[in-house]
Amino acid sequence: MAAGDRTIILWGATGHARVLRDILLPGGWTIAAVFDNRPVAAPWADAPLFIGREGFARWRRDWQGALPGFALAIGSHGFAAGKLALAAWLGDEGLSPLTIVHPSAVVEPSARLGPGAQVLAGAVIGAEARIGAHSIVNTRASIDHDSCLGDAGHLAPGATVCGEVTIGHRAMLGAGCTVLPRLAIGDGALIGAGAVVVRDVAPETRVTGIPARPRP
Ligand SMILES: CC(=O)SCCNC(=O)CCNC(=O)[C@H](O)C(C)(C)COP(=O)(O)OP(=O)(O)OC[C@H]1O[C@@H](n2cnc3c(N)ncnc32)[C@H](O)[C@@H]1OP(=O)(O)O
Repeated sequence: MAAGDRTIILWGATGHARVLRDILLPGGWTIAAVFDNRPVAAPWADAPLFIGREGFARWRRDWQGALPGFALAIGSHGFAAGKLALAAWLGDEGLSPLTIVHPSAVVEPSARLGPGAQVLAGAVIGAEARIGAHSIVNTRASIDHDSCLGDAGHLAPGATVCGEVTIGHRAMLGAGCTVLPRLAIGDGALIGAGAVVVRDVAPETRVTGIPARPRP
């Protein structure tokens, strides 16, 4: 994890926030506040919840001291573009994204993680692989040598990406899917859970099944 004063805010206050919290607290991080775009319930007693950018403005007015880092606790494919806009805005507000790696994950030395990337429990990032900004490599997902995942991408739990695969920005690969070597998956594509991808996937296309085929 990045150096700093180990204080962070989370944007997103539901399931993925709980996952990140369980990585951050044992690493010595303090969650200063949690934000969500929707009026959800406060997840924890020790971190105040604020709603939307208006809530952020109120928190920012009252916050004293150095600005904390931020992590986006948002896994939804539908909000992938929104994540990038949110990250840019938080950057403009003076906050820096934290790159988070679970202690049980393997990130090979030659792999590169973009700002705000999150690598969760048991995930494996192979040699020379590239993980884009604000992407999630979820529980036990793997992405092998020389492959790349674009910004705000998401490899869901157990997804297997073979070597030399190129995955565009905002793509989501569903739980347990497999992508064969040297294929290209376009921006915004959605690969269904359990699919086996044997051909390139066009941008903004949804595929499912074995072999994976486009579906409405
Ligand atoms: C920690 C975490 O949990 S991270 C989150 C990980 N999430 C995922 O991996 C989810 C990935 N999403 C999927 O696989 C989804 O099922 C999608 C996107 C493929 C389809 O979602 P929806 O459009 O809502 O499909 P819906 O559930 O209505 O099903 C429509 C049809 O597709 C079938 N179907 C749904 N998903 C799949 C799939 N992965 N593979 C094959 N068929 C599927 C359904 O059985 C149904 O068939 P029917 O019309 O013959 O009854």
